[in-house]
This record gives sequence, structure tokens and C-alpha cells, in this order.
Amino acid sequence: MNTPTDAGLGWSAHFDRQLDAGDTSPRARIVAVHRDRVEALTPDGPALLRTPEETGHYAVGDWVLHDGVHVTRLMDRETVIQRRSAGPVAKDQLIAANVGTLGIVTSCNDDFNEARLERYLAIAAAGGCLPMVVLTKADLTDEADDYARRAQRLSPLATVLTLDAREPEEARRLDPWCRDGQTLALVGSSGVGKTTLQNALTGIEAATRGIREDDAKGRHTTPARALRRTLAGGWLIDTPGMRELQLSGVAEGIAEVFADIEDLTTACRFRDCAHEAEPGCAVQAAIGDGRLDAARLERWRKLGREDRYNSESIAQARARFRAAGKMHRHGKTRGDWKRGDR
Ligand SMILES: Nc1nc2c(ncn2[C@@H]2O[C@H](COP(=O)(O)OP(=O)(O)OP(=O)(O)O)[C@@H](O)[C@H]2O)c(=O)[nH]1
Ligand SMILES: [Zn+2]
Repeated sequence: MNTPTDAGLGWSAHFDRQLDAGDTSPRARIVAVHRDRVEALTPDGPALLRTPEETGHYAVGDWVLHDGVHVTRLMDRETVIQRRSAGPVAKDQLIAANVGTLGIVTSCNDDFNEARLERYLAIAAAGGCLPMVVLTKADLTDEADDYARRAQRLSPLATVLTLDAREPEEARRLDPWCRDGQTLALVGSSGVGKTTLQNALTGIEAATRGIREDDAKGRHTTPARALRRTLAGGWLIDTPGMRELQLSGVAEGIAEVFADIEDLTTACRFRDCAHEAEPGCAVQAAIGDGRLDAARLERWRKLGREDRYNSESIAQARARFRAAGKMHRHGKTRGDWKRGDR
């Protein structure tokens, strides 16, 4: 592999603007995040760097400044993909940074699910990435175009492609989104063909084992999150199948994906219209004359509830943490005061 320049690694004017003129500190792009180090690529080759804070603050795709041993600065991200981590403690988890395009991979079969696509589209919109829907296994159905139309209906902004991921020439149709230093991230359920696409785009043979016939969901074959060079001269981020995907803090992303509904709500007679049975409800009117699908309205409500719930539980967890700290200090003062009062 010839060594890419900063621009070849994805450095852009967005990062230049964060530096003082003439600042020539060495730069590196993070390709993998480990427990106590980050692995990075520089125009001079790979580097293993220590970080001043927990490595959890860094994401694959991040740009940093460094002194050869330590990260000295984390650059503001151009885009970021994050989700609420699975588990009892509400916490945002970074998935990837500085991703130009989010490639949402699903197959032309039972994996295709409108609600899940909208969820990923909202994450792409909230993170600032271009949305793309890649429909694999088009070779196994006569209805690939129908799937494409259904996907396109969810977001007019998204690029929608149907293909057989196992055919390298077809997979290489993704090249325009991962060439000249541009970064593409692939997300989607296990078994939809992310590894197959990655192999074709990078020329690197990762372990793709055939999924068992009786296991429609597929086996988990992706080892770790990583940034890889593509044959087209860009970058590819492949994240492990994202199960338990939860939204949080992506209200703007939801508004963008469901712009059709949000536009309608502005025409409702009442500002606090719940779009149930209120007179003059523009949303119900659109359902009535077939401009809006009632199921889409229901999915919009459900995602909105989920986002509010998760965002609130994260805010509440932070508030509880702060309150516990305060109580500790105040408890002491109040005890002193009580004793003095007696
Ligand atoms: N017929 C057909 N098979 C495909 C296509 N894409 C992937 N497959 C097959 O589906 C299986 C799973 O593909 P993978 O690339 O491993 O799926 P993945 O998304 O990487 O799965 P995880 O690593 O578990 O996240 C493999 O047997 C692939 O050969 C396609 O477009 N058409
Ligand atoms: Zn209404």
C-alpha cells in the first residue's frame, strides 16, 4: 500500500480551520480503539498512541494531533455516528467519526424493515452523514426494484442501490462513496453482506463464512470495528452488526427523515395538535386522502418516544450523579450546622 497523504487519509478544510496558521503538528487518523491505546495511521505509517483520557472518548475515524507517543489533541468531528449503549446504564457510545456516507445495508428479503431503516436514516441525519441504502441479495428475488422503491420512499435524500454483493463489479458500484480519501461506513444486521462488500471494496479477504441455512439471522463473523483502505483510495468502516440499536439525542435526525410529517404538522389548526382526532388536523387529513401512510405516522411517534425516553434517561442519570455529589457535600455542612444549633 502506498502511503496516503493527509488528504488521502481524509483530512479536509474542516480540520484546517481548527488550527492556527502554520501549525504543522503531526496528524493521525484513528483506525482502531483499544482499551489503553489507539491505533492510528499517519502519512509516515502506523502509530500506536496513548491518550490523555479514556480511549472511550475516541472513535474510529477521528483525527488527532500527536507527538509520536501521545495524542495531544482531538480534532472536532465533521460527522459522528453514535448510539445509546445496550445495558442498564444509559450512555452514548461512539460508533464512528468523520464518516462521509453511512451505508445502511439490508437484504431484499425478510431483513428489510422500514422501521429499522428509518432509525438508521435518523442516525445518519443526526450525525451529518449522507444516507445510502444498499439492498443486497438482489439476485435472489424478482422484486429488487420494489424493495428499492420502498426504501426510496422513506427518504428522498438517500441514494438507493440494489446489488449482488458477491459480484465484485457490482460491489464496486460503491466506489464513488469511498474514493479520494472519502469515508464510507457500513451498518446493518448480521448476515446482510457487509463483510462481502468490504472484501470487494478493500481487496482484503476478511473471514466470511457461509451462514447456516437454518439461521436466517446469520452468524456473527465480523471481528472488530476498523477503518480500512479501499481499492478506490478512500476508507471503509465496518462495524459489527448493530443489535439493540437505540436512538438518543437524534430529534433533528428524526425531523429530517420524517420531514413530510413534520411539514404537515405545521398546517394543523391547533399548535398542540396530537394528530389523533382533533378538528383541522392536517396529518389525519393526509392519511384520509392517501398522501400519508398511517403506519409511517405510527413509526414516527414510536421513534420520537424512544428518542425522548433515552435522551431523558441519559440527562436524568447525569443529574442524579451530580445530585449525589452535592448531597455528599451538603450533608456534611448540614450536620455541622445542626450540631452548632444545639
Ligand atoms: N446470494 C447472495 N448472497 C449474499 C449476498 N451478500 C452476501 N451474501 C451471502 O450472505 C452471507 C453473509 O454475508 P456476510 O458478508 O458475511 O454478512 P455480514 O453482514 O458481514 O454479517 P456479519 O459479519 O455477521 O455482520 C454469506 O454467505 C454471503 O456470501 C448477495 O448479494 N447475494
Ligand atoms: Zn394534527
